[in-house]
Amino acid sequence: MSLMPVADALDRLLTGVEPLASEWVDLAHANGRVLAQDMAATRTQPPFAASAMDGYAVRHADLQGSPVPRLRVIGAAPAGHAFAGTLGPGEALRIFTGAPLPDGADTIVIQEDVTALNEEDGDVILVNEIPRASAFVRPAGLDFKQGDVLLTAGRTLCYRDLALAAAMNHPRLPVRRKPVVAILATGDELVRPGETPAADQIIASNHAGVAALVEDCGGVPLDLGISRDEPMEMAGHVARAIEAKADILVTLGGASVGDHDLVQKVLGDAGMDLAFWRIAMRPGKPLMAGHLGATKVLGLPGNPVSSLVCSLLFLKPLMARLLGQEITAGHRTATLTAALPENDRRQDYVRATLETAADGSLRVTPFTRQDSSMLALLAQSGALVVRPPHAPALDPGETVPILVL
Ligand SMILES: Nc1nc2c(c(=O)[nH]1)N[C@H]1C(S)=C(S)[C@@H](COP(=O)(O)OP(=O)(O)OC[C@H]3O[C@@H](n4cnc5c(N)ncnc54)[C@H](O)[C@@H]3O)O[C@H]1N2
Ligand code: MOO
Repeated sequence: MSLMPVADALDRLLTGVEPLASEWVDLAHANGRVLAQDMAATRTQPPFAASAMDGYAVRHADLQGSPVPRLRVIGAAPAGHAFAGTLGPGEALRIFTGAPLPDGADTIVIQEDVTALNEEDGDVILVNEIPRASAFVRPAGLDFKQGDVLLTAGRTLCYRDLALAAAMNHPRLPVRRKPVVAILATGDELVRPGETPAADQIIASNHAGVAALVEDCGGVPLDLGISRDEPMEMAGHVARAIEAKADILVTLGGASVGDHDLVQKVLGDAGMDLAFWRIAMRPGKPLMAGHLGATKVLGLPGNPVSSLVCSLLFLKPLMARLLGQEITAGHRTATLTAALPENDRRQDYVRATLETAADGSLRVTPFTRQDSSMLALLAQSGALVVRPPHAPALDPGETVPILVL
């Protein structure tokens, strides 16, 4: 039986997949969304030279020549209230953080460094500490200038980006529509979490994990529940995914060769074009992909670790492509702390704990048992050690490629 290499399968999965349409959303609804266009600043920030401190705007030239210069205070400028006049020789302006520097001034003296006096003919200050020229002045455009492209398409917007977008005066942003990912578990042995399984049943776990990953990737999971291993029932669930215009239909289980592994047949009868089935990887060999009209189909293996590792390696990049994001494999390297045997023809993703050594380097320790049903070990894993097909046996201390989980 020929198995497709992982890289070829991913290539085939992503070929021809275009980003989803974009929509404009208010900043209040943009957190975690993926930006669909580059965004340029509509204004310069700050738009004027501004004081960075509460104090006095002065002319630096006036501070030369005397150990304690004395200046006449000619007015005040709180933030939002520019002073209309011009500062002349020997003059200072009371100023507050964020207010525009008046014409003629070039330096701020903080109020802690002056003695303020109310004299009969007006307020004066004695400058006790002479600042350097331009001290505490924020020049216009210090933060950014009009036209600067500060947020680029494909970026997942976070709180910092939203503050920046607001400062750029964008009340709304163009973001990609969220991919809708329908998730259908299959198997007579499955019941939902919280239900009481019969003696020969187990709890369906894959759904919860895949749905969370879909959300992490910026999509909306659509829960199609559990289908019995019965073609008519399964076909009904598949039809619901199509009706819901799901961008992706993920099926869980029933992908292998057993008599009750019906998924491919049901999808085929529904009109699916099969892109590939069976990959040279472990876990995840029976992975299947295709499309049903506009809906991409990913048939994930039922074994819980297989379904999650396949989600990471295939569903995540597929969603990134739909969201117009760059796809990065994200491989790093780490030092093995234990030996690994020679690999066979399947690319192996070996569950391992991950530690950072004192010198900052990463160290991985593979678990001895790698059964693809073991969710507890997956949860304890910090990384997957990537073992290419036919990789030679390795000794402790050798360097391996890893995917950090
Ligand atoms: N003769 C062969 N048998 C198997 C092969 C093979 O090549 N030849 N491949 C094995 C591999 S590798 C995997 S992986 C599994 C995957 O099989 P299926 O995708 O058909 O999955 P099922 O048979 O439906 O289930 C396998 C296993 O996982 C449990 N399961 C299923 N769905 C869920 C769920 N939503 N939550 C939790 N657990 C789930 C199910 O109860 C089974 O224990 O096939 C091997 N067999
Ligand atoms: O390849 Mo199956 O995915 O482990 O156990």
